[in-house]
Amino acid sequence: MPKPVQVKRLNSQDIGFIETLLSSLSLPMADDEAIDAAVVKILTAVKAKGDAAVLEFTKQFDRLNVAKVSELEITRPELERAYNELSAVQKNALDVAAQRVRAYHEKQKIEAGCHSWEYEEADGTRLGQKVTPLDRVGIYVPGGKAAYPSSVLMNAIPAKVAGVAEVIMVVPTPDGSRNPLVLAAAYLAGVDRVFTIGGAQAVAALAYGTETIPSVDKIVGPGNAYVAAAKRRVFGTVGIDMIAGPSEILVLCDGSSNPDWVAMDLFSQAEHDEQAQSILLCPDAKFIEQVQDSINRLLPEMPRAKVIEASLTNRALFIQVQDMKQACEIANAIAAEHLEICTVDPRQWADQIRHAGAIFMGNYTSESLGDYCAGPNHVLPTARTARFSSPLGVYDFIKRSSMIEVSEAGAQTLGAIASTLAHGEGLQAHARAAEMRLKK
Ligand SMILES: NC(=O)c1ccc[n+]([C@@H]2O[C@H](COP(=O)([O-])OP(=O)(O)OC[C@H]3O[C@@H](n4cnc5c(N)ncnc54)[C@H](O)[C@@H]3O)[C@@H](O)[C@H]2O)c1
Ligand SMILES: N[C@H](CO)Cc1c[nH]c[nH+]1
Ligand SMILES: [Zn+2]
Repeated sequence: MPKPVQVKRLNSQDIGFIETLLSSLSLPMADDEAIDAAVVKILTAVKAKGDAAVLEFTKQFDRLNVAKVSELEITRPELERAYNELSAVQKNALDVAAQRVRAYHEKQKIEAGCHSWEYEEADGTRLGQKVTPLDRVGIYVPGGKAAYPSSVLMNAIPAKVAGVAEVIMVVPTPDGSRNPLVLAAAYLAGVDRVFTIGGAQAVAALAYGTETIPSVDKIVGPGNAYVAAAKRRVFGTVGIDMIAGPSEILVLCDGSSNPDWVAMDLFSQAEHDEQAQSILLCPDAKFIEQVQDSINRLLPEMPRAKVIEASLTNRALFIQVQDMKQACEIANAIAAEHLEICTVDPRQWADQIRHAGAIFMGNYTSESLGDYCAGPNHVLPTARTARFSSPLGVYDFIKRSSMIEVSEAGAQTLGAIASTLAHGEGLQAHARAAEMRLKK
């Protein structure tokens, strides 16, 4: 029986409220430093020793002891078998989720500027942008504390919609236990190769390559604090999508929702990780009290009560605000991964939100629908990075090249300008290259 949880309370009227809030949003510095130090050791070892280090860390952290990395690869026929062996209900759920995620990302490909374009000037000079998919990407699918077939779909489908030729998936399988839905999802999403490795060692293997695991051009996908720290460290050697760490939910309520629904939505992210963060912003003190009561009534029913209890005790916040307008301002400062607006007329408040990974509007839009099957991507920026980054999308799997074709007439006008500016910079070869093409 879990003990009652008392969620930490803040009031926007408290002296030093913003400072207290911001410090409650970040993980303790000491934790970050210890994790980063451990990750540096792992990255260095994998870079130097390749497969041997991957085997050693997989044994140490996932209790999976094999002689060769090739034994950690799951072949396409094995993935297909897992898909075929699913129950009809599971197969249908996975199929429908995959279709919806694909449809959303196909739409994104059209709407989000993921295509090449070109225009021609009056003198015949042509300028444009060529869009090319990445050749090979690595997708990290978390697997330490829970299995995430939905994350397989969310990572692999946009990559394939973008046209990535080769998708290499890594997923830890603690104690060697393989989740059939994860394998089936990899089959359905068209993943090319799967290795059962995780943590910083998987990120290192994808970034540097080993004897068995090919290096990739970019690594995407969420993970725990070790995975996030490793991605930050290998950025530059490979591209990364974002830092998507422990899950977060921010619920904005005007007091008109069902407190049990709100409590369960807070649990839904808390159950991911002891470091996940759930926050409620509400102007109604009575409603906050009701949610607190719902939490303690519902918690004992939850199979993952221990993780939820730790997450709520360590990281959850109930913030009483003056009014909904102030709630929106505070929500912008928090820049949460998931923002639920559980109010009457949620769109009036959504209009005031600038920073959030995903915005869920109305009492029927539980965040968990977005996690599985609404269609938009569930890999979202965490730890306030929604101030400057976006959900994982098709645009993460393409890159752009500028296209320039100057006509003979265009070379006369541009040549004169370039020559003047190049002389101004003291770069004579640049100037001469432009001048040589000028008609005498
Ligand atoms: N943002 C998103 O889209 C999204 C989606 C799903 C899950 N998540 C988050 O992903 C995370 C998944 O975490 P997880 O732990 O279940 O799986 P994970 O796969 O991210 O991490 C497991 C790995 O962590 C490494 N590890 C664990 N303890 C270690 C230690 N002491 N030293 C070095 N390495 C260690 C191990 O190598 C292990 O294989 C959760 O925080 C969850 O909230 C985020
Ligand atoms: N909420 C997670 C993203 O933070 C995604 C997920 C997958 N499965 C369940 N939830
Ligand atoms: Zn979730």
